[in-house]
Amino acid sequence: MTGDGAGPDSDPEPPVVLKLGGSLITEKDRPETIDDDALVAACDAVANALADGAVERLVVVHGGGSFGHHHASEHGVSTTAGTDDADAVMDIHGAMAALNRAVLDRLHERDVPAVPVHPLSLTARPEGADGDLDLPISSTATLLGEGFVPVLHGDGVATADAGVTVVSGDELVVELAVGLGARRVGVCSTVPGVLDDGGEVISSIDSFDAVADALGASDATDVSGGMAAKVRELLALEAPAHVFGAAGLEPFLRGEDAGTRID
Ligand SMILES: Nc1ncnc2c1ncn2[C@@H]1O[C@H](COP(=O)(O)OP(=O)(O)OP(=O)(O)O)[C@@H](O)[C@H]1O
Ligand SMILES: C=C(C)CCOP(=O)(O)O
Repeated sequence: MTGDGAGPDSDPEPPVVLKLGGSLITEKDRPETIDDDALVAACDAVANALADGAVERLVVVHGGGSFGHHHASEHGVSTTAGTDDADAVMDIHGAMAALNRAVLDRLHERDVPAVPVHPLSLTARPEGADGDLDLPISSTATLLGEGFVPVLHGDGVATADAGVTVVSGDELVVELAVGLGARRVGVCSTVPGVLDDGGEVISSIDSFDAVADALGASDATDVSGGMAAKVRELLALEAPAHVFGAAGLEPFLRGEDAGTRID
């Protein structure tokens, strides 16, 4: 494959990194249940944006929803608490791989050249659960250059002195955006944006403290921190990030503002 057609003298366009939230593509309160209507609509939007050239290079990350979070919670595993039980790791990773397969299938049905990148096989926290994530970028970058759409997902991650902990899709989004020099970052969830105390969408956020009181965890089973963790992660980025709901996906992919802008 020859990538997106960029010649040797022209730099390829920086990629867009898009997270499809687990609360969007699954029914988060029902273990291992996909919200197929929502997944299909999201995959349609992605396929259309690639087909009409609104986005040239795209990395997709999806969250855990009722797949990863359910199993992680049952085994007492989170982004900070690990396990040394291989069965627990397989439950969590196996559920995420199954959800990843479903996302890939839906993208393939729309002729999107999506391929999986499984973080458990790639990432580590070499300094322990409180340490930085090591995510080698070369596999994803090379797949992108060859014209694929890499699809990563929240997963287990090898963690020094803790066994395997959880790496959230939000954390992966940030690492990918930095490592790939992303143009824009989008996080599509069930909420239309980050909501203030009155339930209204906050149009833009540039400081955690200014919105901290409104930010909570997820309403559903969630081992990675919900909206508060999301905003904290995205504020660390140089690229503009947007948090939006299903209705914001198409506008975001067209390059428009959607939901809450975080920068
Ligand atoms: N101020 C807020 N604005 C919007 N959502 C909030 C806020 N505070 C808490 N939340 C919760 O955060 C949830 C979204 O975070 P969550 O991590 O569940 O989404 P996701 O990324 O789609 O899912 P996953 O983590 O499974 O990928 C919302 O459903 C809501 O319950
Ligand atoms: C719970 C697991 C394994 C993945 C968590 O990823 P997230 O839903 O993006 O926070």
